[in-house]
Amino acid sequence: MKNTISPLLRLDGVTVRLSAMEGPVLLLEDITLDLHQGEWLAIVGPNGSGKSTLAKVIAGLCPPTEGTVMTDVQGRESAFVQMIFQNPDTHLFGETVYDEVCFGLENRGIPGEQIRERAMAALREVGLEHKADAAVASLSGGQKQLLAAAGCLAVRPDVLLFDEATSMLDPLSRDCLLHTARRLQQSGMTIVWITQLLEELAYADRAIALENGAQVYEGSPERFFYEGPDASMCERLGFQPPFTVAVARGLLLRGLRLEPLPLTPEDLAKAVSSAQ
Ligand SMILES: Nc1ncnc2c1ncn2[C@@H]1O[C@H](COP(=O)(O)OP(=O)(O)OP(=O)(O)O)[C@@H](O)[C@H]1O
Repeated sequence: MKNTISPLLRLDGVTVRLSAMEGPVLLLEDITLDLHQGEWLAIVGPNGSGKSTLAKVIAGLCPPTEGTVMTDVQGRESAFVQMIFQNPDTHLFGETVYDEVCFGLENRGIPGEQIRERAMAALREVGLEHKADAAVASLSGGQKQLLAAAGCLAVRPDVLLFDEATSMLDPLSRDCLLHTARRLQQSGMTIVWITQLLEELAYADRAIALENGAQVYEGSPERFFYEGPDASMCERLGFQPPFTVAVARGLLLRGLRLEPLPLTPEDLAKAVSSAQ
């Protein structure tokens, strides 16, 4: 997404080093990155490439060893980022669905008279209003992730950051979480989406890729999958392209013109039906 206004968050030359038993470890190296209000930024990379560390830097949970993190949110020193993690069971504490959302609101000192309205509005946003009185333990994995998102939303963050939040979900629950995040983005929320499931890049305005702590790609998802004479960035990182992309690349090699370059089966069907 082309954006000329100043970014919500700017990382400039961010490096993170740790001293471990076996000596110093470089977790991130010289990352420069803007995050704009209302965009969907995807972060991809192999295991151990630094995605979660970058998430923590964005969320203000890991101060850089070198470089700076700046925000443009008026009157505040840092952007307010809420994170949804891989395993919902590690970060849900409430007895009921409603309690869970109230928990975060109470923790942030929201006045009692606003809590019910804000909690119910957040549950409505993720489609869990009808489950307000259900026990958290009775929810499916996908519903738990939606609940985690509601808890984050209720406290009105600047950014919602999903750190491999779909990796333990079945395809239906995954779609549901992705569609919810898309709806939130369409209403102005800024989304950071970390994933190893590359089909999910279809939702992103922009993607960055990490390898060994360094940023090796920044650009559109289409370019990530399709650019490069022999191998795309996706393949250079050792990932299998999504099935749709693999089929489309095969068709392109056979001389079919596909426009726009497809990221989803629906896009592929449309591109093929109008191809010459
Ligand atoms: N506390 C720590 N001490 C030592 N090394 C660490 C520590 N935390 C992370 N690392 C190392 O830093 C690197 C980046 O870790 P990080 O969790 O950010 O990667 P990731 O891309 O999120 O990985 P994954 O996809 O497996 O979740 C890894 O090699 C990891 O082993």
